Amino acid sequence: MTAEIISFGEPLFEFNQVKEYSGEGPDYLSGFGGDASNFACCAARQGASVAILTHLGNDVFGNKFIDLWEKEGVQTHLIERNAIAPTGIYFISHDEQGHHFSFARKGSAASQITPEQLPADAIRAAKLFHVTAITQAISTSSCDSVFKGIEIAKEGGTLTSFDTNLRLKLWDLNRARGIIHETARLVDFIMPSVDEAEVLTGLSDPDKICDFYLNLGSKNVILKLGKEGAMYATASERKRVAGNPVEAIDATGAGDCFSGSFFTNVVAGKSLEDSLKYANAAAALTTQGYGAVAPIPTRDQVETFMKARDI
Ligand SMILES: O=C(O)C(=O)C[C@H](O)[C@H](O)COP(=O)(O)O
Repeated sequence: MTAEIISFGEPLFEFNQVKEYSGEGPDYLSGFGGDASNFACCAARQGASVAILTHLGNDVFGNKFIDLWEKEGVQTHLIERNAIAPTGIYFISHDEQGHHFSFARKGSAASQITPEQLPADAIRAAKLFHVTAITQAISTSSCDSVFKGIEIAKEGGTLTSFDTNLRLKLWDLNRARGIIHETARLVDFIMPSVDEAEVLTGLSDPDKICDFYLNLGSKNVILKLGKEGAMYATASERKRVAGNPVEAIDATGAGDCFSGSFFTNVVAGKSLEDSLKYANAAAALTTQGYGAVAPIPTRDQVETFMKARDI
């Protein structure tokens, strides 16, 4: 089995608060999260050939993820089960400021992966190896595995993409900044949001942020500008693409939906600009329901939305 895209990281079984705590329940809706899994599910719904690379606990949540990925068409041959360590879980709460995450993932199966366990042949055979800063934050061996995976990918001519997903509940800012900057030197694509980039670089002007990462060594910078849309920058060109205003119900997973749909299109040979327009539309649509995975649109839904808005 071969996959064109490999998404490396930790799935998290999700409990999403859907009403105020009353003590009388039900307050939470169960679902699926974790950036690497969200990315893979999104890519599969857009038609990509994609595998998830992770370790799961030998528990009910791990089983549920296998069922999910099989249903979604995400390849599962790169998964290992850990007999002792559990699958991670997280809780989402909502308030006027947006959505907030509480994690229960310390010592999880995925956090115990080591560089020696990486499937080097599969990484070399893929077209794109996707990693995120959350995978670097969850443990030092997982962080080492991200760097090793990037090295293997580069040797094999596999493109590398890096979502800077900044979670300061998982690591402190100095360590995050050092490791994310170091990763930026190595990758073909870096994908921060403007808010994360501001915290990481101290810069707020989108063009200056793009210059910063290009100067570090990233070949392509894909900068998410929230409601303003997104932009891309390479050494020779840059362009902004407008956002698609919608009334959001839950923005959880919108960033992962953006990256999964963007890279599906890039791997299929679409231009950066067209890939960005598509990703913006998919990300807007995924905010229309609760949870990180359930509301991810299919390719047909994205294309219908784009046609209706003349995108
Ligand atoms: O992956 C993790 O560790 C998480 O934090 C869980 C979340 O499912 C996603 O990361 C959602 O991320 P956004 O797309 O930025 O809303």
